[in-house]
Amino acid sequence: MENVLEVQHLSKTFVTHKDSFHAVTDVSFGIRPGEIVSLLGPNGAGKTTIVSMVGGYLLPTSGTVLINGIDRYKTREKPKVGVVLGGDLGFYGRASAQANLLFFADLARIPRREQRQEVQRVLQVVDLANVAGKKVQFFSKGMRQRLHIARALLGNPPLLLLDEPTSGLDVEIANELHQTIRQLADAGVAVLLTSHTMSEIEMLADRVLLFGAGKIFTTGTVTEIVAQSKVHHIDRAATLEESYLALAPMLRRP
Ligand SMILES: Nc1ncnc2c1ncn2[C@@H]1O[C@H](COP(=O)(O)OP(=O)(O)OP(=O)(O)O)[C@@H](O)[C@H]1O
Repeated sequence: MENVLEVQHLSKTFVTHKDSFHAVTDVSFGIRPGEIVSLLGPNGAGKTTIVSMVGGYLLPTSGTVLINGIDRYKTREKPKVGVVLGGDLGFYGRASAQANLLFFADLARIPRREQRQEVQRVLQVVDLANVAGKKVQFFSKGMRQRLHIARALLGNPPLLLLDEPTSGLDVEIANELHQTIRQLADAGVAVLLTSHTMSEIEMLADRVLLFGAGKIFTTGTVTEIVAQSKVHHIDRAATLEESYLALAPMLRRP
């Protein structure tokens, strides 16, 4: 099946008046419909820089980002991508969840007559339909995070970018979100997920891009990454965390 996301030779160099910094260097990968691909790597490796370039917030220095075959930076057409970045901002606390999403539906250029139905649909997907009329200021952190995902789902984008979607959430709420993310992928959405939580990656990622110093160090399923790390125990399989720690020295910037 054709890739929803195709990243080809993507690079980003930040230039200041004094020097230049190669945040991302010649990165290529693809994501198929229904596939969850996880970017894993140390702080400063360049993960958010990649998500920003794919999401359309940061102009690449070179390379191509194709979304369903549309070149994000070479056409006027704006490809649909749902983005969930970390942080607590973005909603108007004194308005209801529904009112907030109607505002974003307008921004997403969803036709007026379809907006109510679309807002209702995305609230159902993230299990917030029963609190649609509640003011966002009374939402818990987990509910807010669900609302962020609902916002990203407006207009049914084929690609979802999730940058640390469960950071700061308790294990139970995080687990509920994992199930939502898996259901979205099962329905055909392609997902790019960055995370520092190994259990989350073990649970969700169909494929891992192990990332260091702005480059893809290696890629594979969790089992393949664990095998590549050569960490062995007599009585059990090594965990992703143990394998990551073994590989981590090779992921640092020189
Ligand atoms: N606007 C900018 N100007 C200069 N350098 C930048 C800019 N944005 C990011 N960088 C640098 O690029 C590198 C990659 O940053 P990025 O945020 O992509 O890393 P990350 O892998 O997402 O890290 P984390 O796990 O901490 O979120 C960092 O060293 C960062 O300091």
